[in-house]
Amino acid sequence: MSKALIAINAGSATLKFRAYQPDGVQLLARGLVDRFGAAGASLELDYGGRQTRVTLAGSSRDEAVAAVLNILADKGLEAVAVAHRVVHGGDRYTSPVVLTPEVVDHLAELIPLAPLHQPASLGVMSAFARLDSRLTQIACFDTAFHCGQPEVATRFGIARHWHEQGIRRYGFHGLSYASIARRLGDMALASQRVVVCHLGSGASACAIHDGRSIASSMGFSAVDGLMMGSRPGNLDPEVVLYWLEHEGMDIAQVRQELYKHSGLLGVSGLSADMRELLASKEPAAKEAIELFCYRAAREVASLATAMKGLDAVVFTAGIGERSPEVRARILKQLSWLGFEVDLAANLARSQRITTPHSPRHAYVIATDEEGEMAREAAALLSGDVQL
Ligand SMILES: Nc1ncnc2c1ncn2[C@@H]1O[C@H](COP(=O)(O)OP(=O)(O)O)[C@@H](O)[C@H]1O
Ligand SMILES: CC(=O)OP(=O)(O)O
Ligand SMILES: [Mg+2]
Repeated sequence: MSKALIAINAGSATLKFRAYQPDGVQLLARGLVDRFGAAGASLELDYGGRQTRVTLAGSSRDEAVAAVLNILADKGLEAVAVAHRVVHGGDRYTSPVVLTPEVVDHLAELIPLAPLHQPASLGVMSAFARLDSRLTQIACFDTAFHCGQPEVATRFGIARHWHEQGIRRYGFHGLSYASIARRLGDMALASQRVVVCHLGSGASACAIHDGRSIASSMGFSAVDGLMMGSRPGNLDPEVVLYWLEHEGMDIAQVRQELYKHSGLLGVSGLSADMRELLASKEPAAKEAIELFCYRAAREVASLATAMKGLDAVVFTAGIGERSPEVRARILKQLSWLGFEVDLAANLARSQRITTPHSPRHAYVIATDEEGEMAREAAALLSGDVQL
């Protein structure tokens, strides 16, 4: 058996995983559990270019995690460490940590700030611990990349004691942004002032300069900022008070509204999935896409101000990497800033999608959240754990 480091990205409906050599660099296998934790869950694995797909008999998270470990073992890979994407590290965690019961308790305290994501990660951690108590588990944080932001970018305009209590802007999708910052370095673009648009089910944008986060569209929670699949992004807080006071909604209903019924789904009335909206002829679907692009373009210009200028825009994640239409629409709104889209390059998903003479450039770069976690975990473990 070869030893492997597993990177886990647990979402509310899917569990994505990758297996690496213990150095955290060499990719060995990648896979996905669809309908994770539900009936009819299936597991797909790509190992050496060959695909395997199995339907899971049970619907529990433990069964899904056991199936992941078993399918890797079938390929001769023995998991010795698992790195988890954890959306919220709060004030306490600014770099990856080895999981202990104390760390797990701290992460559980943050569930109210990331109700869609944190329970899924904690559930997977406990499933791994139950199945193989010898595994070293590591938490890698989406908030960590943003922790060096200038103080002004982290504050809300509320009384300062709240800030001191941790009610501040954190920013998320940090593992994705760290992987993009690394690629910008490889492309000799680190010194440019770049706004990265991570457009997936969750969506955010981040101002990156010299490999560091300067400001982010997401704040205290992953509900802020851009409009998303089923989250509204920026919302006047009086709307929430209105729902509570005049619509008789309770906190749980408000939370459902904010996390599950808004965004592309709420505006279109059809779907949270951008592919379905792009394929639809319904006026409400077109309106939802228009609002999505409009809000993203406005946020790019706002983040540019945080860097006192803008040299380039990067698109990443599901929609950013795969939808030429969404990219073109956002860049069209930003044409006044000097983005000239190269239509053929955009359709072909070239790395650069602006014309050679465009005053500013836009790029498409694949995000690599799992790769970032694997590197972070390997670096952490190389110090004190024998793999
Ligand atoms: N070819 C495509 N064109 C447009 N949108 C796409 C395409 N492929 C995937 N998407 C969209 O990407 C989004 C999911 O992005 P992803 O980064 O995988 O999200 P997450 O990891 O947060 O679940 C969905 O809205 C999906 O419709
Ligand atoms: C932070 C966040 O919104 O994550 P995701 O895009 O995976 O939902
Ligand atoms: Mg994601």
